Amino acid sequence: MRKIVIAGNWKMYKTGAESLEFLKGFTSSLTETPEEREVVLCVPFTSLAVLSKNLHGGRVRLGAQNVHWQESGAYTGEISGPMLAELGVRYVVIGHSERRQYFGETDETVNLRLLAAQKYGLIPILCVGETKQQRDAGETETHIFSQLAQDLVDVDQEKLVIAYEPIWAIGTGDTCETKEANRVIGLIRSKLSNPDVPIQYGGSVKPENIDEVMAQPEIDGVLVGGASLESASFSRIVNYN
Ligand SMILES: O=C(CO)COP(=O)(O)O
Repeated sequence: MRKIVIAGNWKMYKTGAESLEFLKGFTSSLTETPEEREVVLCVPFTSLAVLSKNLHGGRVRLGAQNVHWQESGAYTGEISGPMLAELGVRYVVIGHSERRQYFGETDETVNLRLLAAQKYGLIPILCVGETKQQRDAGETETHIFSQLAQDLVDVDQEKLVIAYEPIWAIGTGDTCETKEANRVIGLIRSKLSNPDVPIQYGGSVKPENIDEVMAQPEIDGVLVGGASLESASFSRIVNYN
């Protein structure tokens, strides 16, 4: 049985105080959430520190949005696996398209970060996906297969989540057709040595489309940006039908 992982990616939103405010509203809604659904909040580093002290062993798992491959060192602005593990962080988003686009993340550094995450007991959420230009040129599959081949070298597929995030569907309101997302995710699965790796869909997921997304047989969860910032909308998403 593949695990269901519903994760919010807060990106660079919310101060510590705002994160606590969110948590107040959100935790009460989790009482209805089926046990087998893993609920993760991937938040800014400062909010990790605040939330880790306030979860009190509840349902919410913490996730970071980046991790460096060294244990420590002169890497200004980076964060290491042991620093995250100390806060009880369980997941880490790696290779998000915004990191690849704005911060020079390459498949080589994505691979190093995946290996480091696993070394320190964190479960990586590896993001892959194509641009609009690649999709229009019929290069969706070759691009994603190339990302997977490079990113997953020596990675343990027993401790991994993958998120398929078509870049053109991120923050645009332009959701990928659910059947098409299901098809691409099936193709991703065909390239894995472990068919039980949970594969999420990400890109303009919201309360209005979550039921349809999760009804697709290949889709094992979602990685949610904008709609995870409000406790009411993220609650509706984790409690999908
Ligand atoms: O990038 C995303 C999650 O990582 C998706 O963002 P949106 O849900 O805001 O489109």
